[in-house]
Amino acid sequence: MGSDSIVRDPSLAPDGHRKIDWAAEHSPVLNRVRDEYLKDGTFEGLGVGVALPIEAKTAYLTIVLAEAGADVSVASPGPFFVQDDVAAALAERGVTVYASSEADPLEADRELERVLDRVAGGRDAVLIDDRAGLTRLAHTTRKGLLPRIRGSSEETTSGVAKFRAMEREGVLEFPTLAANDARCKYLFDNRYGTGQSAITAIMQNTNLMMGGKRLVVLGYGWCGKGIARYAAGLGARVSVCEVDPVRGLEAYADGFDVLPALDACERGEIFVTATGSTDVLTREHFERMRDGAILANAGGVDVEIDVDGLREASSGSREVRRNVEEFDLEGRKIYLVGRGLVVNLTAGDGHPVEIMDLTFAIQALCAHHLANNGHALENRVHLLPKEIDDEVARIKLDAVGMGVDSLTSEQEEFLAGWRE
Ligand SMILES: NC(=O)c1ccc[n+]([C@@H]2O[C@H](COP(=O)([O-])OP(=O)(O)OC[C@H]3O[C@@H](n4cnc5c(N)ncnc54)[C@H](O)[C@@H]3O)[C@@H](O)[C@H]2O)c1
Ligand SMILES: N[C@@H](CCSC[C@H]1O[C@@H](n2cnc3c(=O)[nH]cnc32)[C@H](O)[C@@H]1O)C(=O)O
Repeated sequence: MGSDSIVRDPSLAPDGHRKIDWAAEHSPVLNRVRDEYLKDGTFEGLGVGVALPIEAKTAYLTIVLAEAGADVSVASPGPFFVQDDVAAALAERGVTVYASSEADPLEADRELERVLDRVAGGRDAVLIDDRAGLTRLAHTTRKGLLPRIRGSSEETTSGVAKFRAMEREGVLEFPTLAANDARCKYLFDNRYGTGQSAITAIMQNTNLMMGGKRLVVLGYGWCGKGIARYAAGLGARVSVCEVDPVRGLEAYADGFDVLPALDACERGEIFVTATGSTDVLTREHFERMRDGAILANAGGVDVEIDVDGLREASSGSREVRRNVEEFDLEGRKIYLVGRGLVVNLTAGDGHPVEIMDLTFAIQALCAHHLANNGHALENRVHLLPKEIDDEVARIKLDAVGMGVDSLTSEQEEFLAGWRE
């Protein structure tokens, strides 16, 4: 057992090992990155603190970092993102885990603090963060650990927004890499990953058909584009709601209806939020929805759907299927999938392995970059250098038997010049 791990039930480990082995086998990019870049001694004796959903792909990332010499400790941003069998298996593989699906959601910060204490108490550390949870605590309740932290790398769009807010306020005390903003992350994870896994979670948990359904996507960023595309591919009739007119126009050009959310409420049968913002679907929206409307959130914050408002507006609620709650609104039923938290993780198995293989190759290289260069970077939000992003894409293309050309020196000169 990873020393001082806290998991719900260690006897669940065998199932967790099988899931992790499957993820490892289908992660060619992370495996190449491990063999070619991570074993250069950078991680020897370094602490790596990780806040991510505890499932098999996350587990494999942490195992790879531990095998490269790091002392890795991991916790989940909340109990709804914990697979207990994976947590149990991980604890047997040399990673310290603080995670239980039965933990009190209000105590999630305590587990993140344990991670910080373990990795940065007495040695240098880097952080792999989710919605800036570890970083927020390092700047508040664990300030004493700040000098030990070489930097953090952020997984998701909403987290990067928090880091930029800290940078604007001038309070960031170590450098950050916006892993989410690497092209090998958001172009695949946010778009295809969320597209596939959010739609799959809705279909599996409701056991209803996608073909013919009127599905409304709120937010047409990278996640929204993926959701719209996968739903349309399955035959849904997709409408899009946006606040950015250019994104709205993009959705129109992609073949979707674009309309204000209140209007969309009257026609939609399934609603999926993916904005990263608050109060996107509220009581005034629920009041206009048809009987049987299905709601799910695929954004990285838990306030896109006003679940408290839905509860207050309804005369009662009950779980009608696993992960599906039915609300009674004066005879009309509204169904919420996955509690209004990020549906592909709370009511599904997260993104496909091949997607997280790319994302976690980026994260591993972000941690490696921070470990080597964190001291020299300003306390700002940085991008992973483009060459590293390109290298990850090259490795993936190679793994699927494909490849790209290189510019000739004449082409480079032509593109860089202005004289005819
Ligand atoms: N489910 C997942 O696994 C997953 C994966 C990646 C990112 N995310 C999260 O999903 C959210 C979106 O990420 P993204 O990368 O697509 O971000 P993005 O910035 O590319 O897109 C967000 C879009 O939402 C629009 N928007 C904002 N407020 C709106 C409102 N009230 N109504 C309609 N549209 C609105 C914005 O104009 C923007 O186009 C973030 O919270 C991110 O952290 C989730
Ligand atoms: N945990 C956050 C929400 C995360 S947003 C979603 C992020 O989860 C990541 N993600 C999606 N699927 C998986 C998975 O299967 N494993 C680990 N991370 C995932 C993805 O990269 C994305 O940026 C919360 O507190 O609400």
